[in-house]
Amino acid sequence: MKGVLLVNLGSPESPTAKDVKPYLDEFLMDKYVIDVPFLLRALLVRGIILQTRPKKSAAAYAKIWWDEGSPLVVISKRMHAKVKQLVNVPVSLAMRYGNPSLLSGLQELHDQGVNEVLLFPLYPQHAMASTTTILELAEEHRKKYFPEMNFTIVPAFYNKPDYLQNLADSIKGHLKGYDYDHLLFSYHGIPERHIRKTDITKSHCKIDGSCCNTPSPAHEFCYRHQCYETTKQVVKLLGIPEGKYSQTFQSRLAGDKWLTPYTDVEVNKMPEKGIKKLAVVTPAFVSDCLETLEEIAMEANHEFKAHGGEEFLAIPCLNDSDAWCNTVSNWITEWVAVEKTNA
Ligand SMILES: C=CC1=C(C)c2cc3[nH]c(cc4nc(cc5[nH]c(cc1n2)c(C)c5CCC(=O)O)C(CCC(=O)O)=C4C)c(C)c3C=C
Ligand SMILES: [Fe+2]
Ligand SMILES: [Fe+2]
Repeated sequence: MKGVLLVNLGSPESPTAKDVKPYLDEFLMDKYVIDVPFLLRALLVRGIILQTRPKKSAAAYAKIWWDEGSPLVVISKRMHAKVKQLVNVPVSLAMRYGNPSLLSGLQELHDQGVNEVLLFPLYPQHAMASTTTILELAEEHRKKYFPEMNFTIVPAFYNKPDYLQNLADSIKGHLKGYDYDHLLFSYHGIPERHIRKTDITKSHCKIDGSCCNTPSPAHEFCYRHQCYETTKQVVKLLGIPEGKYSQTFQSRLAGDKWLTPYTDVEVNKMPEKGIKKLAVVTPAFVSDCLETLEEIAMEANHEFKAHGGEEFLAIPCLNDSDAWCNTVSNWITEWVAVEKTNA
């Protein structure tokens, strides 16, 4: 029997340092997120980062927290509830970190007799820190607890026409009546090293001006290429002229060189370039979360205005919009049909 596991990133249990600390420990001790040898990672994370960050992060989470809980988890649950109504196979929801856990999601499907699982990471672009870690942990659980299960993976959907159309339609709707000077596409950043590690050709990704535009098998797993492609296709659908949009990367941690240009640096420079009315969209996330609601809608908004900007619009993620839930349900239904044909 077939079933689906939708997987998102996850959040702490509450916006307190006490709950943020174990969440960040699980997140940052993941070898696909901070990809250095265990002892160095433990020293970095437990010896340095966790000494101060939980308090700072908890304060940021407190600013965006809803009565029902973390926006990311609440939105994922709403989306899950809608998708469940639209398809005729069991659908469970899990988080890579925190709850509901990946193990509980697989267990829920197993308890309903599911042995053919469509694993659906809710990330448009592939990255080892987001997608690979889900697939590896799911496989670990499968081997240990559910050896009779088979997985089919939903690949990164950064260039799928219906996803792009949903994104373009959503942006268009939010921009209606907002006579913006510039539209910024801000993606979650990753260390440049992650791009080199996921280059299956081991030679293509130079992280320069041209590699991401030159066709290569590396692009199947190149986060940077996939971000550029999402931007390019959405801009095409919306007919936005060159110069009226740009792309940046946000949310870096100190230490490594992360993908550039950095969102905060670029946003702060915009007012002096004549950009007074800014709109920002965050297509690395399908659900609003700390990174969109606090870092962009609050922090970037504040900094933009402090540097002379006048109006700032943070465009919401696709969240549990009917259009996006329909797209997800259609992909699931297509998979169920293909499986039936092959059976
Ligand atoms: C080395 C550190 C990090 C990498 C690499 C990274 C990649 C990455 N993250 C997301 C999605 C999300 N990240 C979120 C929060 C968040 N990310 C990091 C660090 C890395 N992310 C930290 C430390 C945090 C926690 C908050 C903080 O202390 O600043 C979130 C929000 C979660 C929420 O509860 O709202 C998301 C979503 C992707 C897609 C990605 C790789 C592309
Ligand atoms: Fe992150
Ligand atoms: Fe590239």
